[in-house]
Amino acid sequence: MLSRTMFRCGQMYSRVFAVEVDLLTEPLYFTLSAKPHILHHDYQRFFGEGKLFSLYVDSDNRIQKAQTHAEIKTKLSKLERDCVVLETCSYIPDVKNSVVKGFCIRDKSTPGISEEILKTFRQNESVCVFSYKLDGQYCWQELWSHVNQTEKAERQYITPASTPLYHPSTLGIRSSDVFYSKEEAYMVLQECSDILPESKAVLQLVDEQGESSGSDGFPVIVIEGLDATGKTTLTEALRESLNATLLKSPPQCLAPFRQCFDSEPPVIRRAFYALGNYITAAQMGKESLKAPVIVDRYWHSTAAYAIATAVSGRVENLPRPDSELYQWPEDLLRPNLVLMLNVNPEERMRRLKDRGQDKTIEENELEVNQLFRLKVEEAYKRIQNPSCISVDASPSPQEVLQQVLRLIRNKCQL
Ligand SMILES: Nc1ncnc2c1ncn2[C@@H]1O[C@H](COP(=O)(O)OP(=O)(O)OP(=O)(O)O)[C@@H](O)[C@H]1O
Ligand SMILES: Nc1ccn([C@@H]2O[C@H](COP(=O)(O)O)[C@@H](O)[C@H]2O)c(=O)n1
Repeated sequence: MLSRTMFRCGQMYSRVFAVEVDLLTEPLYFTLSAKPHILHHDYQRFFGEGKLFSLYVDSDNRIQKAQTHAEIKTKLSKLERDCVVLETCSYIPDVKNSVVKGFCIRDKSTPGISEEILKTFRQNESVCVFSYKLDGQYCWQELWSHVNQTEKAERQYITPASTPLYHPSTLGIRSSDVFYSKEEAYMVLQECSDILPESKAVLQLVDEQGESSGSDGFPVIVIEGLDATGKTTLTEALRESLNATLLKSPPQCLAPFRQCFDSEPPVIRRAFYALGNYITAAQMGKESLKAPVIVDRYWHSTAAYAIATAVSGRVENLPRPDSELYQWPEDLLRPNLVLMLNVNPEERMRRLKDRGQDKTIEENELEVNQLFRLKVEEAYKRIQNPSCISVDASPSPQEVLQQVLRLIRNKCQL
């Protein structure tokens, strides 16, 4: 978890390393020092079990870094038999965007099966692999990749660090998982246009839509909620009842590219959805001059899913409710009303089963991972300006529609 870049910058001793040992507990935090440090029992146990390696990608090119990280993740997911792969990160306390994500592998197999995979990363200069040795009460880390016979790996001693005020995964969200301006998201797709030709086509569609004009016309109402909470059913009914225009984010013109971007690493995937909101915003501006506009998903979906995925572990690890990360982007058209449909998990599962369509990886996550669902729901509630109003979507479609029509008439004078 320590790179040549970090060596050059003299940053290695100011970094804190966090290993997500178990999703329900605090990560294990440590720093590195030149001098040996006596470790207490928890740390000795962690570093002493089986062979331990850590690795991460060291590159100034964020696209290459994200793609290599994703490739490593895929390869490591194939490790079975006596191998455990844990998520790690390192960061400089209180320094935003200092987070570097990586992995830690504990291998109890003989002969060590993980080493075969780790050796394949040796060809890639940007992948740094470290190994750990426990000697009595001391433990040190040394570079494992790119060390030849004559070179002697330098040791850095493991030194416990205290728990930070904010969970480290919250430090790297801005401009990597959530984009707070069109320009930030646009730049990501520009940076990957050589390796991902679909980016050029998406950018062209963004350019063609132009800027969204502020809407002084009819109200714009966004319907949000997890999958299968009834958004499609309700938005179509609202279109009929209010004689409204129905829009979606991502917009229809991005549908041919969605599958491609869904299989890209988070930074690229999130930039795609962020740009989708700007295209929809431009359509909202135009359409709201003619009729009320109903929108199926918008910024709340983009930010809530992204934050919940980026933050590991428990709901308590989410950015605090007053965090700037929940603020609406200044340059994105604000709707007049955002309603969030809520149904209990059992009813949602029943609706999902009845529908039986293909699901995205994230939708599958929602089903299997209760922690993830709780984080998405909580992040939705924390987003500000505008925040969303919760609607109980468990009654019949007709009752939900009537409830929502009352709310719209109340709040938007329609
Ligand atoms: N109020 C309701 N009561 C019972 N079933 C409902 C209700 N609303 C929708 N459904 C059913 O639940 C399933 C999911 O509904 P729908 O497709 O509208 O959800 P969605 O939120 O748009 O999902 P997604 O985001 O995954 O597209 C459908 O089979 C639909 O007929
Ligand atoms: N404005 C949006 C809309 C969607 N997403 C992402 O898509 C997934 C859910 O969309 P469905 O159309 O399949 O319901 C979800 O994983 C979101 O991450 C988004 O980011 N922004």
